Amino acid sequence: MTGLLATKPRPVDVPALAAAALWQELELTPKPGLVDKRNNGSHRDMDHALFVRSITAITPWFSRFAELGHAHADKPADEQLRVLRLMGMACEQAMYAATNGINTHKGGIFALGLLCFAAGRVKNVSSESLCYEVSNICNGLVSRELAAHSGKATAGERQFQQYGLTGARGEAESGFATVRNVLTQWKGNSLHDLLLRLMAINQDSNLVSRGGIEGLRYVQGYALKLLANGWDHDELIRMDNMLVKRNLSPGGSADLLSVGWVLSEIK
Ligand SMILES: CC(C)(COP(=O)(O)OP(=O)(O)OC[C@H]1O[C@@H](n2cnc3c(N)ncnc32)[C@H](O[C@H]2O[C@H](COP(=O)(O)OP(=O)(O)OP(=O)(O)O)[C@@H](O)[C@H]2O)[C@@H]1O)[C@@H](O)C(=O)NCCC(=O)NCCS
Ligand SMILES: Nc1ncnc2[nH]cnc12
Repeated sequence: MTGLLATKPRPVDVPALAAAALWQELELTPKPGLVDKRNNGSHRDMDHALFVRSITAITPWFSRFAELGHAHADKPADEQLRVLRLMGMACEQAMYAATNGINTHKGGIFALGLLCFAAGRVKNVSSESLCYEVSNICNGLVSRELAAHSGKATAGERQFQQYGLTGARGEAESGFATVRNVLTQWKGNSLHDLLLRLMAINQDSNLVSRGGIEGLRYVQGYALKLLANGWDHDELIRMDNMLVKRNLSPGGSADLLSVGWVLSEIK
């Protein structure tokens, strides 16, 4: 016997993990303020069926992001966002076509698209190498797009001017620092626990655009209280009712839940 054949580790399929993460996020129930199997959260224009159509439309793009990243792997990271953005906006259009113009996953496409593109560029895929590559790709994004914003401002751009919040752009430019911070505490036991930990610290632009800075602080405080005192299914239902009453939806944290799960699966 010449000894065991050296088995090369199978390459990590980040596009498949990204799609699985979106399905897992949607199915997680209950999810305070968010669309799940139980209700539509704080959304009059979105339901579970719409999210199914959205994820189905987005999924084929994840491998395209990775292929694009691989095709440009020899070029400097901080010159790639303009290349990726064109495909990202095409993916957004596919989402809008599937959802009759409703924004279900704009932030999810941005974050997971960056991870898939980065996976095509790096030699060895790890959660560290992907996050580092994403921060290199997004280098200067906040100052370029938020500090010097021009034209019609999105929620994210308005909030930077008002509160200095950097939203999805800042999270990506930091290499998903909020997610990495939470993952150091997370025991990998429960997606509800991961979501609450994200809601407790994420500066979610959705909450601010819906409920002002008070809305953000309300949700952060509520999540912190559950984490400190313990929670169960009924507590999550109560939190869902309170957020729906206030029209609050932590959509950004829902996206970061998907990012966090992908990174935890890669290790
Ligand atoms: C860079 C973009 C994200 C620009 O978009 P924008 O200027 O809008 O940036 P933000 O406002 O910061 O965030 C956009 C979405 O990102 C999610 N998000 C929010 N806060 C955070 C955060 N702190 N960290 C990470 N992600 C965050 C959130 O997305 C989710 O919520 C949306 C659904 O909720 P809803 O309340 O319904 O949202 P609305 O429809 O806006 O409200 P209503 O009208 O219903 O009341 C959904 O998008 C979820 O994903 C924020 O909404 C980027 O979009 C961009 O420039 N894209 C172009 C393509 C591109 O660059 N692609 C590159 C990679 S492929
Ligand atoms: N399940 C969900 N409900 C509402 N907004 C979201 N954004 C991402 N996932 C979401």
